[in-house]
Amino acid sequence: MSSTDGKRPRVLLLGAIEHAHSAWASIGEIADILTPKSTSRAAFLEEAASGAFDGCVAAYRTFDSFDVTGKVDGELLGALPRSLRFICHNGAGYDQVDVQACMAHGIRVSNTPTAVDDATADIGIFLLLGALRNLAVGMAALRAGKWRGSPAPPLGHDPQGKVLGILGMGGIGRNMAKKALAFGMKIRYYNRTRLEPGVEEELAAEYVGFDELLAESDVLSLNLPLNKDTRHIISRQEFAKMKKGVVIVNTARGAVIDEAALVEALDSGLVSSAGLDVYEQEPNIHPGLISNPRVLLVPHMGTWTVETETKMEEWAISNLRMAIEQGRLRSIVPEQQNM
Ligand SMILES: O=C(O)C(=O)CO
Repeated sequence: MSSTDGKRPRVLLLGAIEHAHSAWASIGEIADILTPKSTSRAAFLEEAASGAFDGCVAAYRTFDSFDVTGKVDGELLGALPRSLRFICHNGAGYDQVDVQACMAHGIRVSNTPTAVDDATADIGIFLLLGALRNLAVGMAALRAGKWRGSPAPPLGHDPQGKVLGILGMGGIGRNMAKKALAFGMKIRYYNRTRLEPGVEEELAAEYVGFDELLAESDVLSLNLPLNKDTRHIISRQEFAKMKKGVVIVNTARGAVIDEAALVEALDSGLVSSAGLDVYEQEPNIHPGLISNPRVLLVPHMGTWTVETETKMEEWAISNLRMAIEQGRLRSIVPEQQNM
């Protein structure tokens, strides 16, 4: 999408490039890069309305740019220039971007699928094992100078032979299944669409109904995107259908679980332990999770590795490059497949 008036195309950088510096430098060779001065949403809206970003055809955005711009919604899009045609999000989950509002403005959105799969599933397995083994209890006691603590943490459980229920069988869910198989777990899953028979066979994954998944899982792993249909997909009535002593693992988005309901289920002993990487109101965490030693907490570090963060940036930049040069995206979000 090179400019027709002979000027170089303009792109907007929302957030920072931390790793893929040479890929980003190559964008500088084909486009002028604009960066906002604002540090709050109100200031950003004003800056955009003043025409500071006029002519931009595409924006690259990071998860952390939310701290400045807030959600990419109708209000924000209304302030951005009408020339904007593409938003290239760095991340697999794109719940910070209102895709419907983007469609109403004729803007196409991309994310970074597959780049995150290994690292996110790795942290999922870490949380699964850590929660099964009550590691958070022992680790906190040790740091407090009390060795294993008194009383010692309850004995944990082995993953071998346990049922891992995977809710959401996209790239991360499938990766998690593959890794959990190596620990001898039995894989059940629920997903809007069933996997191809060959893939099911390869993962030894049994497709079950949603309620069956809740009722039969020893460990329930949340691996689905957050959207209006999945917000609080696990709440009080779903916890009530689970096995007593179930372990919950969430590396997806905090709000797929009703956090207050999770705290109640932990307090009542219905949920024996949980391993969490994501929270409803990041960076604020429900006090009932912080104070519960049976919850293994990680501060949204699912993709926090040099290799994966680099891969994600490179992927998002490749979308931006394609948007500038070809007027299309490498990985448009599923809702816009036909746009
Ligand atoms: O890719 C994502 O959506 C993430 O949350 C990265 O941790």
